[in-house]
Amino acid sequence: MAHYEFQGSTVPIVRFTQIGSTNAEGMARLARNETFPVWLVADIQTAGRGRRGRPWTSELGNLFATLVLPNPAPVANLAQLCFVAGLALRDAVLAAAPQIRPDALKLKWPNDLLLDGGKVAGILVEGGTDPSGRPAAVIGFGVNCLHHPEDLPYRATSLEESGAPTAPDRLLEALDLAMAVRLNQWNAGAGFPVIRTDWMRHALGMGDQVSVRIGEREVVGRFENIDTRGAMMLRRKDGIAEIITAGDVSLGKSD
Ligand SMILES: O=C(O)CCCC[C@@H]1SC[C@@H]2NC(=O)N[C@@H]21
Repeated sequence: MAHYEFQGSTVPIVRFTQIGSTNAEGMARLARNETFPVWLVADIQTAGRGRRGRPWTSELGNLFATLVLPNPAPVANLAQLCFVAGLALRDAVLAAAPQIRPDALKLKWPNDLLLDGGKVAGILVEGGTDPSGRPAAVIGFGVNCLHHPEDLPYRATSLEESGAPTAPDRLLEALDLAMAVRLNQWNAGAGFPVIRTDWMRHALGMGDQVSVRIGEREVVGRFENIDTRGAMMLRRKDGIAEIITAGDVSLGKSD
């Protein structure tokens, strides 16, 4: 059962010139039991956060936007939202920057968007339940429209660097619509098979040998599938299937 009928552009947008983190603001709103979906958008974040406690550099010119979704689906299905959000973000970038070739834009498990192999955007899904125990999600999107950090252990890029200059507001407009389409397609989890198939079609390394770093451990295997909780299924050389719920993926390593 769909918990909402989402309609892009009817979700209110709250704008901040500067804020610590739009995701932190989203979590605070949930803690206050605010019950309506809202977009929180900032020009600058002073404490932008990425996955696994990493900072997210947040300078003027990029997009920092969080969609707060009270009661989007049963708690058991919330992990699927990172695939819904990843597909929507890919759709939105293609709509806002039509000069980008679709095959240059890949999803990287669990929720990065790569353009010509460089990270152009990241998604941070937080939440779980609100103080009353109802399901809730806070979905943060950081998109490198104009700048990208240079000092990362992986290559980052921006839409500008890739020859597709795009204003953050134009991207937000496309993202609002794309999220509505993909959330309705997902239908609180009932439509996850379609989302999963589509996500895998655009995923980096699907069916290939990949390496995943999980803390100090490294697992190498064939990326075969993702499960309904969003975990990655890797087939090791010895035939054993590893189910991985968190880690950093790189391509093309062999054991
Ligand atoms: O580590 C990642 O790749 C995820 C980055 C998510 C960054 C966005 S920017 C808007 C929202 N607010 C935050 O503090 N983080 C997310």
